[in-house]
Amino acid sequence: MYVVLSCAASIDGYLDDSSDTRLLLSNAADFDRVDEVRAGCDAIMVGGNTYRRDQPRLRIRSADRIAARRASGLPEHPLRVVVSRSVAAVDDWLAYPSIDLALKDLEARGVRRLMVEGGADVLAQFLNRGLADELHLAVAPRFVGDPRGTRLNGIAEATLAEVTQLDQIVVLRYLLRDHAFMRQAIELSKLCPPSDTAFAVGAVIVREGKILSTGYSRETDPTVHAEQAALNKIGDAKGATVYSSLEPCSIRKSGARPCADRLIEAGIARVVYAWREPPLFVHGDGAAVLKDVGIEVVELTELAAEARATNVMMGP
Ligand SMILES: NC(=O)C1=CN([C@@H]2O[C@H](COP(=O)(O)OP(=O)(O)OC[C@H]3O[C@@H](n4cnc5c(N)ncnc54)[C@H](OP(=O)(O)O)[C@@H]3O)[C@@H](O)[C@H]2O)C=CC1
Ligand SMILES: Nc1c(N[C@@H]2O[C@H](COP(=O)(O)O)[C@@H](O)[C@H]2O)[nH]c(=O)[nH]c1=O
Repeated sequence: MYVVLSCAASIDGYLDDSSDTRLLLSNAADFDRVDEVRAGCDAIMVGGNTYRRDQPRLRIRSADRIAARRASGLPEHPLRVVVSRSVAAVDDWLAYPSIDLALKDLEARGVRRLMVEGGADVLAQFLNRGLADELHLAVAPRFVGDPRGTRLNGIAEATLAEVTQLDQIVVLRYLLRDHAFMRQAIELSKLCPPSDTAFAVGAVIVREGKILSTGYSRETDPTVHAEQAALNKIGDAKGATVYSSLEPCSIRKSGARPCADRLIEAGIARVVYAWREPPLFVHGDGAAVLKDVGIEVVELTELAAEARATNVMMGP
């Protein structure tokens, strides 16, 4: 499930002040942007406090977006979800006593894209546990400065992917989960025994948010590739995602089995790489080979320079 976190904050990071009235930080254009994000999701989640304090509707406002959803066979609105140990949700709301139970049941209901609209407590848990793929943060041009207000917090590293200005609001789109694992793969690439004739690559294999295995080039013998080293350590990688700092190889000078073939054989569902293979040693086309058999392939071009930097033979 792809998870998008969304909120609006003041310059000093508040989502709300301590007054009884709901603080509207977004402007009309930003609320319309949020509406569009909602329309692209299967479910929207909030925490118990937001549910109680805001009594949110979480409905799509635009008639055109509702019509477009209907035309593509979707329900008019995404599912509405609250996580709470105490709330018994009414109407068509789904209530879950834990985030894990919510994610499990929503997955079973066919939810592919979940939007989490807050509040701070729930957002922090998604951030801290590495459960989110993106954060959309709208920054409003004001300070709140209320020590009893609600502040955005959490521990996570993010990569800035997009900046949009909507009049006085700046919308920052950050990428989270893929980037955290890719950074780990890049760190692993720094462990590779040096070579002038082969790339330094790191790989991490992940299933359901948990690391199954890791590897790096030349880890166990002078010819082993990172993905291969990681795959060799586990029996079952079916359905997993492989993060590789370099595009998996589709051809090897030595005649050894290319990593793309190994990934296909292992039943890998998704491959994320940062640096497209340059035509230095061979003319590889691993991404296309993987896509051809239906594997989802994601290229994180914004981390390519970091992945390349480990490879001194490429020059500055
Ligand atoms: N500016 C913005 O974009 C947004 C602002 N807000 C504001 O944020 C404030 C609310 O934020 P905050 O106080 O942090 O609270 P949350 O909305 O994050 O809700 C926290 C509550 O969610 C439930 N909960 C949290 N984690 C779990 C878990 N793991 N399992 C089960 N239940 C869980 C609990 O509910 P319970 O107590 O019922 O058990 C907990 O008290 C409001 O003032 C709201 O207006 C909210 C969303 C967006
Ligand atoms: N205040 C605030 C947001 N608040 C979020 O919007 C929810 C209300 O949705 P609805 O009832 O459908 O309008 C509310 O519960 C909270 O999750 N969102 C934003 O993008 N910007 C804002 O300034």
